[in-house]
Amino acid sequence: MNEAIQERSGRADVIDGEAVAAAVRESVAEAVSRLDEVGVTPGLATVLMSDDPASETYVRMKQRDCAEVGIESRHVEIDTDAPASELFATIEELNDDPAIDGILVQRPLTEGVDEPAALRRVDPRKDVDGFHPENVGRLVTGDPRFVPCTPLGVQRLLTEAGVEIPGSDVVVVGRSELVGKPLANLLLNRGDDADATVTVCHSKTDDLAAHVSRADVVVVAAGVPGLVDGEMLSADATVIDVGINAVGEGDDRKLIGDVDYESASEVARAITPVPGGVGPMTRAMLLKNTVTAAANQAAVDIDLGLD
Ligand SMILES: Nc1nc2c(c(=O)[nH]1)N[C@@H](CN(C=O)c1ccc(C(=O)N[C@@H](CCC(=O)O)C(=O)O)cc1)CN2
Repeated sequence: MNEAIQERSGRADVIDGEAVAAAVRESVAEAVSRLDEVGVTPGLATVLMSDDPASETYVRMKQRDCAEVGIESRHVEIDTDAPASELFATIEELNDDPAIDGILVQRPLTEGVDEPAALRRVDPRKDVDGFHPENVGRLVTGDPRFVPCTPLGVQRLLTEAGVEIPGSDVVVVGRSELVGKPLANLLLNRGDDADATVTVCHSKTDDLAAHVSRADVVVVAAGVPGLVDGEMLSADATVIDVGINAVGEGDDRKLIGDVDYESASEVARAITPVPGGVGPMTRAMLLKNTVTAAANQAAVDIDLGLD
């Protein structure tokens, strides 16, 4: 059995994001060793200007991942009361710092800070999140440099789950800059793990079920718990749930996705769980982008084995 697939849930195979992410981290660690042999140590800076507990958790997890694979990480925290100019100055310092290959500004930023303005200040060669307009443009025009980490993770999960992406009918539910739009472009582009026919649906789409029921692949990234359920899916569908919604309080608090897992797993061919699906892949792809950034900046011409 493919190691990306856990036990079945209902009818569906469960796509194990933790297992695939662990395999990505292993190949990143090997790439870091190869860079070490030529005197290059990749460095990632995380910048947090928010007191959102989930964002604090994600940044901590990213630092832990870096330590595991041998990437140097530096964390900069900016007071939520500070002026935006302090954030912008920090980004510019990191742009100029030769020890830093990748810069990640954790989203969302605290209310009132102009997020697009902050993301535009990141040097596009250090933009391991792929959010700078230059990198967005490169993805859209079929010449990607850094692709946002969640779409990259979704693409890898589909491949590991045995989905033949070329020729697939993919429905993406959600049109965010973070996931929906870059994922649609990534799968639409020409290439081995692309060449899909992509429909992007959103909150104003008429008859969402009609679109979803025709899809071979359904990716839900809408931030609406349970938006897609089993009744909407075809029996051959592969379902990727990008949603991470915290529900309940205290001991009852848990994370659920945008897909109604119970009913969807009775119908679909394969499905990702929440937690343990796309989230770990987002972090793993950040490591991969950071190592690529380090190799690019050091102009190292060796095979990193990262495809
Ligand atoms: N600058 C960025 N900001 C944000 C991004 C991003 O890619 N770049 N994505 C999301 C949040 N995110 C990364 O930062 C992220 C979300 C979830 C996980 C994750 O590992 N989730 C686990 C559960 C973790 C938990 O217990 O809370 C899982 O799903 O299994 C990692 C990263 C928004 N902001």
